[in-house]
Amino acid sequence: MSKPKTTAPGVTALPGRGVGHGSAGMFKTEKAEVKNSRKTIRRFWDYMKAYKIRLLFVVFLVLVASLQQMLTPWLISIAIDRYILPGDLSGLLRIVLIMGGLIAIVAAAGWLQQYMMIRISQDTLGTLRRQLFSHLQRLDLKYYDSHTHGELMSRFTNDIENISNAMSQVVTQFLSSVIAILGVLVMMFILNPPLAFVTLATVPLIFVVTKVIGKRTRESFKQQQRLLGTINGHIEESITGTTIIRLFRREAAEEKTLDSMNRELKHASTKAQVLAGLMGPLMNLTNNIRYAVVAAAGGVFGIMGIASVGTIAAFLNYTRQFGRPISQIAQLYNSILSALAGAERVFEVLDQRPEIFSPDNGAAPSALRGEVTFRHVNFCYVQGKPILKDINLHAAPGSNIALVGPTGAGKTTIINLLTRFYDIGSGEILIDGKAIGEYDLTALRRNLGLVLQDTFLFRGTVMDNIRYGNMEADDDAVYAAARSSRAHHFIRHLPEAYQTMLSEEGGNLSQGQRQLISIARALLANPSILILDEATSSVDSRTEFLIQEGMSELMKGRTSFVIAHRLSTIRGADMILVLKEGTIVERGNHQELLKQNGFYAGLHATHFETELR
Ligand SMILES: Nc1ncnc2c1ncn2[C@@H]1O[C@H](COP(=O)(O)OP(=O)(O)OP(=O)(O)O)[C@@H](O)[C@H]1O
Repeated sequence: MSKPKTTAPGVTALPGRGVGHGSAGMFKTEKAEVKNSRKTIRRFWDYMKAYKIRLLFVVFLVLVASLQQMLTPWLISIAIDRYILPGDLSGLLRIVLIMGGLIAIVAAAGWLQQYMMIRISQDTLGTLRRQLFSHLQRLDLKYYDSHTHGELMSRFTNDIENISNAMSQVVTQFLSSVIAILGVLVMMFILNPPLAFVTLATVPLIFVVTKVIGKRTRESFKQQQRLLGTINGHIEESITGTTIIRLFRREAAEEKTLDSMNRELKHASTKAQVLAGLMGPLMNLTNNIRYAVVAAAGGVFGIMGIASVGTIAAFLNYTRQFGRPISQIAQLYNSILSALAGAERVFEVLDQRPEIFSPDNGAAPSALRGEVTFRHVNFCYVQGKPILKDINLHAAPGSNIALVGPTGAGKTTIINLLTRFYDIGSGEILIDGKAIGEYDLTALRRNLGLVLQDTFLFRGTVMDNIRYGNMEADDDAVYAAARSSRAHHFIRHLPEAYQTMLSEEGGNLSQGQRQLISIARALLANPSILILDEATSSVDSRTEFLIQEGMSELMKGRTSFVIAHRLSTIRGADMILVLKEGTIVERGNHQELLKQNGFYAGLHATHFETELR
């Protein structure tokens, strides 16, 4: 039951694993990765720009907080050379007080910068989440066909969370590290340029380590996020399809699938974490090497008289401090990488352009007459696999069209085109003489009512669910719609009548009851054109009778397309369109079609045999 998992577009293959990756290919991939990362960062900056002033203040606070790191070793060198060695106790006390004051200021600035950064990151992510949500609501159904719900959900959860974690720590820590490195360098050059050069000479070592480990880590993190999305998709599918899984006793098979996905994820995550974990110890190693080099050079310079004891002590301190922010940046690098991977996956969704949208100044009539024409309509879901072939039909306003045909014949697809859930490949669909593409999409859908056999109800009261058809309707209008649709009776007997809370997707109602509610909802919406999908599953005969009555009420005076399964509906239709493998093979009313003694007559004999008896 799992959908084929497609690789998310825009995700680059792992270097070396793609076809034909030579070293030149790898180099290109790496360059493209860096370019991509830069683009992602620039794009993310567009979101943060709105908080420029607050960010500037954070930078100022980080600067203040970095003061201690820059000034303390210098103050210590003054304390040693000017006060401790000459024995000036009051001078020493003064300098200790200054250092104490510095510590207090730094603590306050540190807290404030963190608080502000959390707020900025929450605001930014709120905007991003909002944008992602509204974009997903506009994306074509085609997009949903190739992505599982869980995979899409993981953009809201894992990916946004990764960005959030990074933003709340990375910005301040990265800034303070950069400032600390620059500050320490400036202080070193002021104090003793030759020793400063010695310290600087050890820096390339860090770059080599970061580059080698970082490249591999970035790939592993991306792979981890991708697998997380797939696993979420599988879990979501298993939760939604739990009844079917149990019925077909597929629990063990589903667990096996999860196990194999889990193994893959474990492998990718372990690789990512181990690589990320390597960074810390390797950084420590380079720091210790630098410390030893500076200590040795300092000793030699001391003997040569180029550096005082205080200066050497300050340098050893600075060297330690120099290493800390560099290690910190290396550690942050991992958070930055997973945040970048997350942001890329979010942007990838945002970059999907809907192909179906409202035209500028589209027609927006408040009501339609309901004349529907299909002219030579062709359509395919997947390129090269035609589903509908040369469909022609005409429905006069107020007429009742029944669509019949074997499963997979294309009945639902006709409905999908009329609602513009998908756009036609060629031909035209006209409503009241105008191509559907010329209508404002909202206006078009406002005039279309849909009652499907798999009714979707939202979490909320029965009242809310019916009102979903027309948010402006008052309570009396809701009651009236429920009465006409024959739903009123059963609703009255619910524990809290119209105020009864429906659990997710109306799980606490029977299928028949859910359908009655959706008929009431469609009635309240008062559409000109109706699309009904009769339930194939049997409901009890009383509910079925009510549904029939409700639907008849709903169809009065409206053009209706019914995917019909019941003989009574088919008999009552003005025109029956018989579909077979994407083409209309016969058309006419029930009697005419029976007389033709063709496909319909055969279908009728086998399909409605039991009903006819
Ligand atoms: N989203 C989709 N992507 C790709 N192919 C699809 C999609 N939806 C339907 N199809 C294919 O289009 C064909 C027509 O499907 P459609 O749902 O229109 O049939 P139907 O007549 O409504 O069948 P049923 O009576 O079983 O609901 C089928 O072969 C189906 O596999």
